Amino acid sequence: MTTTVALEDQGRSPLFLPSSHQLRPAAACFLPNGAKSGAGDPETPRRPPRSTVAVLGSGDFSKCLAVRLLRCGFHVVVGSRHPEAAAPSFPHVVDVTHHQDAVAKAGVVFLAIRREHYSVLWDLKHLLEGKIVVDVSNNRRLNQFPESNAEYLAALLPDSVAVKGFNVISAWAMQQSCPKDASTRVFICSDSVEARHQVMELARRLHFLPVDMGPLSSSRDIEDIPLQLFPGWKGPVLAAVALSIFFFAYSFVRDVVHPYVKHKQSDFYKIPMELVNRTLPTVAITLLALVYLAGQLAAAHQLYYGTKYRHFPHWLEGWLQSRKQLGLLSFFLAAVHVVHANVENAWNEEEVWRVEMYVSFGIMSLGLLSLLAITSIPSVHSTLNWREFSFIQEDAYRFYLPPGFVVASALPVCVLLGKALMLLPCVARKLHGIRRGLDGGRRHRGRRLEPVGSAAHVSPERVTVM
Ligand SMILES: NC(=O)C1=CN([C@@H]2O[C@H](COP(=O)(O)OP(=O)(O)OC[C@H]3O[C@@H](n4cnc5c(N)ncnc54)[C@H](OP(=O)(O)O)[C@@H]3O)[C@@H](O)[C@H]2O)C=CC1
Ligand SMILES: [Fe+3]
Repeated sequence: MTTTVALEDQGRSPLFLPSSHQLRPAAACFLPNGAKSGAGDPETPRRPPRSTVAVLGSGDFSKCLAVRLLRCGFHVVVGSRHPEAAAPSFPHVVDVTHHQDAVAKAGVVFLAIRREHYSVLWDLKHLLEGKIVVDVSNNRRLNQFPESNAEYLAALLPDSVAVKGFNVISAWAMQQSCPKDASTRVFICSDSVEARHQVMELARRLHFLPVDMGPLSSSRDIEDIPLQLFPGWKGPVLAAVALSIFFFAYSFVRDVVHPYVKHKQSDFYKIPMELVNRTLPTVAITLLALVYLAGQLAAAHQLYYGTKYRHFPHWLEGWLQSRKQLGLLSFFLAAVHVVHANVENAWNEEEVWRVEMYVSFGIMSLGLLSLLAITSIPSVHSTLNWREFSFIQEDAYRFYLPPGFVVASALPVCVLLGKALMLLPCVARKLHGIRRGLDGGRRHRGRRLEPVGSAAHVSPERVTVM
């Protein structure tokens, strides 16, 4: 027995779908708007038939989906409880009618109603037999129901073919004619391979990027996607916060608490600018180091076990996968540091050279970091081949970082050496004084030896009143 499905415009080229869910290949159902079907057949009309898609519900999602379907060459029929009231919200070419009528006219039915209202489908059960029913619903929170909405739908309509998909697309993104990157991916799953492929083909025609997620049991994961808040960012953000707290506390103790305790010097005014500005680049460079450290650990792991086919430990796998987020956080903190550094007056008469060199290297580092950040944007990434991407992400830092590191570490070493050289005469004088004191002590045994610099050693004429 076969069920006649009106997946065509007003009775043209009917599509027969067997009720045993043996669905036709996608190409047969969704002809591109300009494609010719049955070329050479004199009976075939010049203009190819438009596929009819039904959307149940007349809410936001339904309106946006209907507009999108129309733009992409589909004929849309909307099923509503109150078609007269709903019709003005849709373009006039959209057929707004009752549920039964809408379902009867199409082979693919989108359910743009909430799960709580799926009970209306009971009356449509016989009409939906053998048809593809696309569940686009989302929940308000994780694990709201024991089974996924799509699995609930499949149990409700055992004679229809339930497909999960499009739930990750917001109504707003749906009505955009040219959605960008992240908002173009739709995850699709169904127990029927043919139905899955049909809906994937439909998604392609709507200018989305379908991702095949396999059987309907994946629907729970798909329904969880819109409820997750930056799942890949949790670890990197925690790392950044922990590092910030650590470096801030260190600077606070060193530059504020210590001078206060030791000299009763109140440097609390340094907290908002100086301490923050000292913390930001330290955290940024540490995060960047963490990005590359993960790769080095992975290489060490492979060398140790002599194979690249052994799984990395769980923690390293997670670390490797959060490198992009760590890098972007590093870039963000470095950029904030630059703004902060501009506000702060960095001019220091005595250390002009050192400061100028630091600023110069800082600018170059930020430039390189910007390059890394920009190339990690998916749209930019996709324009590069693997060689180009790895050149910018890995090789560039190999060329830049070693000399940069040498100069950056050489500078403080030079400064320290310079200070040490300046201190040398002072130290020599002190040593000389100690030796004289010791000698004097030896010569005048019996008299108490006073430490160098004590009142006994300072001649009265050298004492000045400050
Ligand atoms: N809005 C969004 O951005 C997105 C929504 N979704 C999903 O799409 C579905 C629809 O969302 P949205 O359009 O925002 O929801 P709305 O609440 O705006 O609309 C739902 C529609 O369901 C119908 N309805 C309401 N109550 C009942 C009832 N008791 N029985 C039968 N039908 C009823 C109404 O249509 P009528 O009165 O014509 O019958 C109503 O317009 C939901 O499952 C949602 O999770 C998924 C991704 C994004
Ligand atoms: Fe700096």
